[in-house]
Amino acid sequence: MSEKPKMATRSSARTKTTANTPPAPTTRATRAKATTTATKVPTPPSLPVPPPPKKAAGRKPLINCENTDDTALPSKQPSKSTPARRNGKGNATDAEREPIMAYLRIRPNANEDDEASPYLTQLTDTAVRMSDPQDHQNPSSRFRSSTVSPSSTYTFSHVFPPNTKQGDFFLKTTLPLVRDALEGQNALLFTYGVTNSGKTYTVQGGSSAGSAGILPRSLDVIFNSIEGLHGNGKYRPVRLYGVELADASDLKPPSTVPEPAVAQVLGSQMNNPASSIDLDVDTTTLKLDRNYEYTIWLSYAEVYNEKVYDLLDSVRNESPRVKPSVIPRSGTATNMVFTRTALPVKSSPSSDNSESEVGSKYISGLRQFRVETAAQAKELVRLGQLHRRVFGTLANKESSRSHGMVILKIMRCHRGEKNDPTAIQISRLTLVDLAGSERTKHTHTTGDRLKEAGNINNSLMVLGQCLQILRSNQRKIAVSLSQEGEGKAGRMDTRDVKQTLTIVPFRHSRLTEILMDYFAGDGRVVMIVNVNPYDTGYDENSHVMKFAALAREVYVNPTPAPIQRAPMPGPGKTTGKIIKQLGPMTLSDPDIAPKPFSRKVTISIDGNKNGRKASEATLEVLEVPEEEEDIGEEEEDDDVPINPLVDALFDEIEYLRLQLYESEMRCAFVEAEVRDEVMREMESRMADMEDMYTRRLAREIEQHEAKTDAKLDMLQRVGHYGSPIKKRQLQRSGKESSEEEEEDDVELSLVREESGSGW
Ligand SMILES: Nc1ncnc2c1ncn2[C@@H]1O[C@H](COP(=O)(O)OP(=O)(O)OP(=O)(O)O)[C@@H](O)[C@H]1O
Repeated sequence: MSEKPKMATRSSARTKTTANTPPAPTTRATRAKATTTATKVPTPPSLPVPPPPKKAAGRKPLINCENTDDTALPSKQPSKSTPARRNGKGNATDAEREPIMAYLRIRPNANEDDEASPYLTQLTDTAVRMSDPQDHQNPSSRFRSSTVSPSSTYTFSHVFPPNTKQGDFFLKTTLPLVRDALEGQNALLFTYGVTNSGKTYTVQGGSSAGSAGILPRSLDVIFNSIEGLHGNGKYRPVRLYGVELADASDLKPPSTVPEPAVAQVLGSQMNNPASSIDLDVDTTTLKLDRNYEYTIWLSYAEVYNEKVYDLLDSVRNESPRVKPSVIPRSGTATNMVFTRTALPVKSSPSSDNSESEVGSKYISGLRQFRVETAAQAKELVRLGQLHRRVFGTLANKESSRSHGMVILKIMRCHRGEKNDPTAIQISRLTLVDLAGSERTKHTHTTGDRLKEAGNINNSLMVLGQCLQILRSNQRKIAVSLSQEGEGKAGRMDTRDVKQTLTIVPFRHSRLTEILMDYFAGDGRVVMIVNVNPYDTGYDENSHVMKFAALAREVYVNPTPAPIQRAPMPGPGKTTGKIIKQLGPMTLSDPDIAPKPFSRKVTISIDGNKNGRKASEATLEVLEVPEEEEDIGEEEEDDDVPINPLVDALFDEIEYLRLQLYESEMRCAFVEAEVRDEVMREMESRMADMEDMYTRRLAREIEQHEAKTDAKLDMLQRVGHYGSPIKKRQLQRSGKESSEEEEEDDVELSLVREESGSGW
């Protein structure tokens, strides 16, 4: 077991922080902790860290090509059937590291009668080509407002065509992760794509038979596989890796009946979801070691506007005027106030996981329920979805603007050691349905909606930045290791290279803070890219594709989850204590207490259903920010004294970073608008010019025709005068000279016609 590296000082963190990253929503109270965390992050956990006494022992030459600086890195398919071996220090060896798997799923065309052709063509099982539809519609156009390349080829771990069945998709993408989780490995799966591309369909599924998504199927497989292997539930997981004694409340089955307030807001929508729960049961069963017992815990969280909420917490209607149980009669108006409290994200104490080298984070106060059947778990998920829909309805009727994550904790213990809490292994399977990745400009958002879209994009942008920095750090180390292996002169010591690594900005968004454990710690990561090629969002989908290409070059460490070896908390500490219940803020100083965010919407309830008149409800959502992280307990071991000047400078840095970020965002918007404006202007001028030339052409054609007619007239006349009979008559009459005069007249009239002016 490796010794935990000593915490870095604040100054070292400061020098490494990059300026071009978006600002962190950190507060004075959390900053000190965050900086110490950040210094630990850049050390890629998957690379062996040499123990101090044997200096050269940890520095091994690169034995495979996974980490080379070659951009065409081979896509290594991990062995899913065998759990990764450990190198004796809690880290996977270099050979065991693997890239993030990225799967592309192409959505079928919703409108089958629509003959629109998709702008994405599948080339092989792993490659697609995307061509800008603008270029197809107007191939001669030289003007493109977009900076995105008109045609590109992208490769994935696998491409799933539109007709892929949900069951097949699950088998190839998610089943290996479920197996990993049951064998003690952490696993993360997230869906990424623009709105309406099929992310929720992929995770949750549809309502028809056979359309269950990867989440209900994962639950089915887990419970099919642990049939007869259920643990006694004596212990429950706490924080990321800790365990504590369970109490009586954990044994009670959770209530999955939605509150009347939820029914009131959702109305008829309440009946739509989960109709497939009973219809669709995946019968796949994994063969497990029957010497182990398992208990499964489920949580459901939502990251919305950079705040984390518990979707399994009850939705509280705190309207003073209306009783929550009273459903308004048709045609009446009502007022409701929904309150929910954001949860803080805290650092996992090192005692929980002495092998972890990164400052892992967990959502403090997130409820977790012990589930014993797949149906029970699905009911809980359904409840969480209803809550998500309630707040989603209040926020945005069209699309889910939050990141939803279902966290399954699997506690595994050998039957022979089931009463030993230090022998329990906890692994996590996290399934994330990310919000749409489209940019604000295209969603015509303003005000609060803009802030919300900014936050969605901020967290996705930070996720992209984290992946980018992880990749570049991994490359730096790989290059150093390969030089070391070749014994090149003038090379940098690997430990010095580690000093130059860039801080990965996980703490710059709530989403990445929560997921950092998978990227920088351990666990297998799968990314599902959803794309709807019939949509007009070519640019957005190009960004999605680039993001996937980046993710595929990041290597993660699929090490088995550590076995909990921390001492159990003693009596009077946290043993048997109920996990913190949500409650209103109690910070006494109103100046430092975070301000609740409130927004009002008017929605129609039961609108025009069965001829009934719609009732209107004014709903106010009160989102109470989380309590600031209590630095007392965890900062006690941080021996860095807090200097007021340093603190003030940190404040200044935060402020400047915020300004920089805002101005960059503004610049990006202005640039996009200017591009659009220039293009529109150009197009309108081109249209004017086209119009002018068309008119001129028409006039010239007219003139030409007139001229030709005149010529023909003249020629006819000339022909008449020039006929042999006439000539003979003229000769006879001695009027030869007058004929010449006549021809001169014709020529003269032609010249007049040609000049078009007349005399
Ligand atoms: N593979 C598929 N087969 C059939 N229908 C699909 C498929 N993927 C998506 N759909 C349908 O497309 C619509 C939009 O899908 P979905 O809600 O999953 O998109 P989304 O990406 O989650 O959007 P948002 O970001 O707004 O939540 C839904 O009606 C869904 O049923």
